[in-house]
Amino acid sequence: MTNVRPDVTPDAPIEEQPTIGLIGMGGMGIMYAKFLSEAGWKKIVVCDLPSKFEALKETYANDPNVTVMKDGHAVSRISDWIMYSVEAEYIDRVVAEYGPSTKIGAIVAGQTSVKTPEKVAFEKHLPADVHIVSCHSLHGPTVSPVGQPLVLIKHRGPDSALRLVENLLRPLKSRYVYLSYEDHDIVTANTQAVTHAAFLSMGTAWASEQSYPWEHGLYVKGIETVKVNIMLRIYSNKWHVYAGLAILNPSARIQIDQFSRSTSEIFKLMLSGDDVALRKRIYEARDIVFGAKADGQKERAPILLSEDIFDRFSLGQPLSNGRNSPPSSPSGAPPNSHLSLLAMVDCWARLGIQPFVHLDLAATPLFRMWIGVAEYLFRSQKRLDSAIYAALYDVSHRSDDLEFVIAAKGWSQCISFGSFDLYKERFSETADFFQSRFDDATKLGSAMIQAIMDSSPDVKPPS
Ligand SMILES: NC(=O)C1=CN([C@@H]2O[C@H](COP(=O)(O)OP(=O)(O)OC[C@H]3O[C@@H](n4cnc5c(N)ncnc54)[C@H](OP(=O)(O)O)[C@@H]3O)[C@@H](O)[C@H]2O)C=CC1
Ligand SMILES: O=C(O)C(=O)Cc1ccc(O)cc1
Repeated sequence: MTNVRPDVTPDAPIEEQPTIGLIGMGGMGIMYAKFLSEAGWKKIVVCDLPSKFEALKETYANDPNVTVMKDGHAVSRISDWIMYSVEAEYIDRVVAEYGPSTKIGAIVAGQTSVKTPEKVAFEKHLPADVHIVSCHSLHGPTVSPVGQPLVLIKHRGPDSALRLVENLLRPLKSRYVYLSYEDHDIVTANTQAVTHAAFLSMGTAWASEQSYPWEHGLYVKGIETVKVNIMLRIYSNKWHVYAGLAILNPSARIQIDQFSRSTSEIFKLMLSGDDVALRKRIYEARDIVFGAKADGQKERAPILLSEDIFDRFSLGQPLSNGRNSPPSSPSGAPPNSHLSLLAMVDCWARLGIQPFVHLDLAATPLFRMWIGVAEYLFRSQKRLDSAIYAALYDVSHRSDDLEFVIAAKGWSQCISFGSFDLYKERFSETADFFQSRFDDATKLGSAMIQAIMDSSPDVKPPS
């Protein structure tokens, strides 16, 4: 073990402080450097690809706590704790290159969103005399880490190594969640795989229609706002983040495939106008997912009390003249089948996934919001029946729904092929269509996430 005291704090004299190494200075590496430096850790050494050395040096020219190194060898040789924050697709190659330079007794972590390949890479390429205590912040780099779950995985090493990591990362003020490598991938598949598939499919569907629907008075109120803002948020993030966790997490693939099946099957029931079968299927899914409480689960307050909270974060304006809309619709927009939500809950039910079990453990902000929206729809008989009625008898959203079915199938097939290039092409084509709307959406999306966090009694920073 490194000779740094596990209970060291940022106000310790510099010679007693650990050297913190960050390999990969993209969104997540930058966020960690910022919080750790601001807290007073004084020996932070960072690198990205050697080609970015000069630019990175300029970025940190005024931060005395951060030293930029040429490559991962230079970082690994001197650091007591090292975090690889690179693309999951490249983790094997990068650890193979720099891993052998790791200082004796150091602790190594990865920030990758999918841990199966990270574990293999660490076991294969790290020297036997270094420890493995990995991590994963369950939020993107533009969300405040305060109060968010931060997974810690003590895979190889003594308890004191875990204690040191807890102390190093304390400035993030995140909530530690202790998991094994294996449980991490199961839990994150359950929370992220279908959530992302739903939003990716919405984006592809709208891009296929060459439409920004919120600019035409649609998807501008309540839970419809969530669909637009989160879709834009996902497409403005790095494609490889979603590709990695969908393609390399074995549980994720199964779920994305079922999501696409659920979408198609529900859509066929809609087309055939089979009221009895559709209602039976949706009610059964509701009862499985939202009905019985799992063993030991407490009675929970709903995540979302009212959807009005979202109106402040709308990117568009409701129609004022009620064009294409029934008089009963408060937003002036036609009622929606909410096919994405019906399919998500149906998918969870068919796979026996209990999403609420993961909520308090390891929910990302997007998952928390999206499951909150699903709960809001499914726990109200009136709202659910109105979605089923719209699905069967109101054709205003049919063309959107058709595009959604095709998009969900396309994403599922793409992920099953396991091709990062294909994923990148699909993702980038849609992202290009929405590019001009990202700036506004990022600001509104972050504010919307913060508002939901602030209104959630169970999401508070640790004391
Ligand atoms: N963004 C998010 O929302 C979250 C991401 N994560 C995970 O964190 C990791 C990093 O994600 P994020 O920061 O968003 O991605 P970025 O693409 O922003 O950052 C990754 C950085 O690592 C660099 N890199 C690649 N190879 C090397 C190398 N050999 N040596 C040094 N640097 C290298 C990349 O360079 P280049 O671009 O040139 O390849 C890039 O600058 C991923 O595994 C992701 O899944 C975890 C939580 C949230
Ligand atoms: O909240 C989400 O699902 C996001 O999209 C942000 C995100 C992406 C990757 C992660 O590993 C963790 C969080």
